[in-house]
Amino acid sequence: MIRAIITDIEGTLSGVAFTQQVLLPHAVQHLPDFVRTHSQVPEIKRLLADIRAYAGGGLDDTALIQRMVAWMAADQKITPLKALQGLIWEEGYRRGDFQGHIYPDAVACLRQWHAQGISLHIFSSGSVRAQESFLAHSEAGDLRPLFSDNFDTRIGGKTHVAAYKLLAERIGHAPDDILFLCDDGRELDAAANAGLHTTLVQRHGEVDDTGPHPVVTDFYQIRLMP
Ligand SMILES: CSCCC(=O)C(=O)COP(=O)(O)O
Ligand SMILES: [Mg+2]
Repeated sequence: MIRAIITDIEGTLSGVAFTQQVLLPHAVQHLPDFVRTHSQVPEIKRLLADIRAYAGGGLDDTALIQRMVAWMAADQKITPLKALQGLIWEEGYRRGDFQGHIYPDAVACLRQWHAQGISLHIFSSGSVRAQESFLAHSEAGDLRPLFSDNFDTRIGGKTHVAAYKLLAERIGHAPDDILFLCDDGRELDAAANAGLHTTLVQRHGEVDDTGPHPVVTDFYQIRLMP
């Protein structure tokens, strides 16, 4: 029986276009100013040091910013870079520059599952801070009360089986009681190999249901009984 649901954000709860056309361009535009004005804030100083080390060291601020812009343009999921993006987006959400895009079918089902007593969790490459501001400023209002826990790639890579085993431990349910919803087959494979139930959320394109995961095109089609 499914007692907990873990969901991805981009491509699952929210359109890929929102990340590609709103969030990433916003981060690219505001990154240079953000780094200049916050580089002595301890949290940001640490993140910049981690990103510089990831780049192999030896980059001054200007070169590092250029490298980060290139990584963002390629939507690279580098943990400290995602954390930095999350902080830039937080300011954008607060200013009202944009709201988090979320599919209405996802909102309706999340509300229903929450009312049924199923615990809801997020596992996304977006940092926990980015997830929280996305939920707080979503087009459907503040959705944070629906979720018990949020996790990002500090717990492990999304294609790594160990990350899902740890997630199950952290949320306190057996893997067999958990359903993972995601738009990425490799991430679902890792979750299935950890013993979780899985469903591929394929919002666009031809539905390919020849793979190992049940496929849906919206949340209304999700079946909780295997
Ligand atoms: C609210 S997180 C913004 C989207 C993002 O930056 C991201 O990396 C989402 O990746 P996901 O793992 O949710 O597909
Ligand atoms: Mg995704």
